[in-house]
Amino acid sequence: MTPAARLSAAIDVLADIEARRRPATDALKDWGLSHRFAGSGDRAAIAGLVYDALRRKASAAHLLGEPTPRAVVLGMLALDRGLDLEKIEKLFDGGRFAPSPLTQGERTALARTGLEDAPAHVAGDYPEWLDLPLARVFGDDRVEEGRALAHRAPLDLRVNTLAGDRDAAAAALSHLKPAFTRWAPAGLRVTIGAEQKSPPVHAEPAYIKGQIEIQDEGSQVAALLAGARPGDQVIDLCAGGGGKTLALAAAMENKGQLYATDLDMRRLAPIHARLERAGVRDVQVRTPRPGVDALADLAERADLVVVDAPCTGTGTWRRNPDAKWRMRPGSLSERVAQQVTVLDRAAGLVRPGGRVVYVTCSLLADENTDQIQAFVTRHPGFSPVRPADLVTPLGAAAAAFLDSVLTFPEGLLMTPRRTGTDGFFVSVLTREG
Ligand SMILES: C[S@@+](CC[C@H](N)C(=O)[O-])C[C@H]1O[C@@H](n2cnc3c(N)ncnc32)[C@H](O)[C@@H]1O
Repeated sequence: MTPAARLSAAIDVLADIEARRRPATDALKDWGLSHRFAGSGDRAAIAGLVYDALRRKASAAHLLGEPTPRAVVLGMLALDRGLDLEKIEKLFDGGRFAPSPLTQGERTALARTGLEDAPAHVAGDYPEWLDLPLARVFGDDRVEEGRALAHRAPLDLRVNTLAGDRDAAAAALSHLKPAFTRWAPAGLRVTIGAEQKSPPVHAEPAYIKGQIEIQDEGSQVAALLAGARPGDQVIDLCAGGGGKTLALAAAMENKGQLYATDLDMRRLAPIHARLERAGVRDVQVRTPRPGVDALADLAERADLVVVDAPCTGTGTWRRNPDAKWRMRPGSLSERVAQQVTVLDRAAGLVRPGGRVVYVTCSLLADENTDQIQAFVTRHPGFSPVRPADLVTPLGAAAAAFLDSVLTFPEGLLMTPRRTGTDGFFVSVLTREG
């Protein structure tokens, strides 16, 4: 397919997403099924165009003065890909399979460059109803924070230190040109260009042998800040597919006991194969059963309870740009209620002198600092660790990390703009001894 034909396809997919209010992944899959002639390179490029357009949906529509899929793609090419009017004209030439030529109105709009007159939620590319909640956390910086969340995310890998070191993994993956991550000591970062396909990491021998996992650097750091030590009794209460569990197990060097559970047994299911592949031996998976408390025997026993809480995922908008536009106030209040339930459960599992570590991939105060303030009111025996003390597991990177994150009495917040990671909030709460 020509670059122009790919643009036509991306406009069609965006129109489908809009018309049928469906997730981008579904629309892209359907497009692939009905255009079997398209190669994997074409599909990847079309997906890249669709996701980039979704990332910049509001600002692109503003630039063009209308919210149509075509306008959003045009705006994205100018704002995100930096194409000038001449280059865009060449792509939109009305040729076979190419989008129709630019109108005079589109030419005039594309000749403008800035978004000076745009309101914050448009310039920052996030839903208008989230402007106040984001202003509460970031103040005037919300536009810049939003812009950083509207960029493509890199591919981050965590080297499994139970199976080898970072130098060896980097050498095994040298064809991907990985760089060492800035904060996470076992992290590798692969930068993927706009037209590039994501590398098939799952097919890499290093992955098959359990030497690497796919995990955002922010998630790696959050697991590290939990401070799990060899010999500890640790509960991963919201283990899901086990991303944090694996990182905690590596920190514990296969010594001690890690219990992994989740409300949803289907989410937990992949953990078994992942643990085996990574060579993790100290994890007991407690599969939930209706009407049975899978952790009843562990009341007040854990040194550390990790709550990787269900949340709105506002910190992961780089990776899920269509979720950004689908998010509704109702989903925020639903998540907040779930967080209360899971935090209260964690409080009953930690021993005197132990810790609860609360993590979200959300940027919103309702799910982060407010949630911790409310927890401490309900459980006065717990107090949050100061951010300056919380960062010590990062060793030499701790001071610079502390300078980069947003800090609160209740914890710290990573964001793409500040730390180059997904957005993660981390709070460590110690229980009185
Ligand atoms: C952010 S995800 C966990 C991701 C996982 N820790 C990882 O690193 O891959 C949140 C998880 O919390 C689970 N969850 C929601 N409510 C819960 C509850 N009351 N108790 C335990 N898990 C819960 C969800 O099923 C979901 O898997």
